[in-house]
Amino acid sequence: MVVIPLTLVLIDKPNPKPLAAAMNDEGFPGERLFNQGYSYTYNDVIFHPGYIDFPTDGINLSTKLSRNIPLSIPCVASPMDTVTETSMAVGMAALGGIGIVHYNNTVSQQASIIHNAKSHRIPFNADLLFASSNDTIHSIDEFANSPCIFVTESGNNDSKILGFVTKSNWEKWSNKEARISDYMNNSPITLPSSDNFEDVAGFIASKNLDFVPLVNEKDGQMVNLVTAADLERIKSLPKLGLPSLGKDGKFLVGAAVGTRESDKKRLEHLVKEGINALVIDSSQGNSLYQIDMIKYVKNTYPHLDVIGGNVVTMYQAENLIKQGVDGLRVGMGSGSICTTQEVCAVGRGQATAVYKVSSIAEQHGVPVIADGGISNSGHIVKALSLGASTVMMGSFLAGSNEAPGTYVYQNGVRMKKYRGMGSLEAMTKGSDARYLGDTAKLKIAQGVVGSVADKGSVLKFVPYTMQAVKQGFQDLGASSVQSAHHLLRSGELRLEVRTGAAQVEGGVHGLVGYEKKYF
Ligand SMILES: NC(=O)C1=CN([C@@H]2O[C@H](COP(=O)(O)OP(=O)(O)OC[C@H]3O[C@@H](n4cnc5c(N)ncnc54)[C@H](O)[C@@H]3O)[C@@H](O)[C@H]2O)C=CC1
Ligand SMILES: O=c1[nH]c(=O)c2[nH+]cn([C@@H]3O[C@H](COP(=O)(O)O)[C@@H](O)[C@H]3O)c2[nH]1
Ligand SMILES: [K+]
Repeated sequence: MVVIPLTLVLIDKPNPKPLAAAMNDEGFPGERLFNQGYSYTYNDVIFHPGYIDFPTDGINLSTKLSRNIPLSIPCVASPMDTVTETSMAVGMAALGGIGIVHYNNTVSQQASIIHNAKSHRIPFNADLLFASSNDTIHSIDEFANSPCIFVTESGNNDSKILGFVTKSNWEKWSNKEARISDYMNNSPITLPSSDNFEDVAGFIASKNLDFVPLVNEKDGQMVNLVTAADLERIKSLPKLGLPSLGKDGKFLVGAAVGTRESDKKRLEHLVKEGINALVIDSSQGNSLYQIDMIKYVKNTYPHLDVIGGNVVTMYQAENLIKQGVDGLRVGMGSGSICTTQEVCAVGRGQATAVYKVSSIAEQHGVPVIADGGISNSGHIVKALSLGASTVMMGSFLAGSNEAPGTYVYQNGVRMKKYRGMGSLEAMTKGSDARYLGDTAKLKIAQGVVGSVADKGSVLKFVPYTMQAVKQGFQDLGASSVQSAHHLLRSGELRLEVRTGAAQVEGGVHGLVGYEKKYF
């Protein structure tokens, strides 16, 4: 009989994995998670927390829009006609981000938006009212929200200020049929529009003024208005960080154009206005048309940073990188108003798209803009930690005071219109510019028209959002955007996919009712 020693039997049993190895195996590194054939959205994935050895104040969110455009916050306003015109471009640049002015307008309209934004040096853009001295003011309503109406030769802001009428001037004047020239005040004291906010505020306070118009020194045109009430309002907002300024000391402003022949002429005007970055706007950037346009821009304006897109795969990205793009815009069908995936069956989950494109872009030093699908600060943390350098936002910004359009009430809720640039409504408006008036072609919408709730000023909610992003970064153990990218590429950042139930658990649940307030 053979006797098997007990020790041998024990040795034959599988060894339990050492605890340290099991810990290193928790979750997946990005490389493994995103190579399984699934298209993941931001909501599908969740990060494991890392190690905190710095305070949130020690986190730096400064980044790059494109090779040569540094920003102090990773936020970009989308080139959409319900998102980015003068006020948004000014607000975003004042915050340290950037706005990309849309091109669903005439060349002169787009150029004038850029001209106005570039003439500002303070963080907001007041609504200015103009009249000529022969006009009559019939009702107090004509003042709208402005403290005064400015009087110019032409009645518009294309000529010099002759005087102004305040609400109280008008109220005191008994003959409401009188011409403005009968009771207007002489030209007000003005300041150059290149003055920064502190200088203007100091001037208003020292002279005890109600308001000061800011005038472009070059052409004498009125650009903005700062009132004593604005000074109080600004004091209640979070302190602004470093603004985005070009070498000329003006706000950084970007612009979008398409890939038609006419866009080359458009671009000439935009370059004259001093745009700092160009976005070549298309849902599918890997095209002959875009490649031709990139070549043209690189040859004609070698100092202008060109952002190509949109792309969602490494293959698409590589084609544009080869042409020398300075930035890549990533996202197809992920936007809140997008129907591209439904209509065309093409696109990619945004988390996968950002991860994949940034893994090739990073090797060439090309920053990635994660475009679309941002609806909370967690999505921003995810986009940046998956390799993006900035996020581009539409719906997140469209309900702000700075977005174009007026607020309306729907079922008691204050809202603003927000629409896709591929919606029928937007295409019809831009048909002359984008579709060359070709009414014979069958137009298929790839976007919808909707509305978003009032969010107040970007000057308030964007800084709060950045604070939330910093808290996310602290949890991950990332002290900067670069350090988040390092955690991702080294495999230290661990991710998992959330099941449907885990996503429900991760949100508010099981309550009869609640109010969601972030700050
Ligand atoms: N990110 C996304 O998922 C999406 C974004 N959008 C937005 O909607 C707007 C319109 O997007 P698209 O329809 O992709 O605009 P687009 O201008 O790139 O394309 C429209 C059509 O014109 C064609 N085209 C472009 N240049 C041409 C040229 N030089 N010669 C002949 N044909 C040419 C294109 O191949 C396409 O069939 C953009 O603002 C875009 O950002 C639309 C759909 C999806
Ligand atoms: O499929 C689409 N049809 C459209 O009509 C459309 N318009 C804009 N976009 C894209 O959506 C991004 C904004 O998305 P969010 O509202 O989610 O921020 C934008 O930045 C664009 O990339 C469109 N996509
Ligand atoms: K969508």
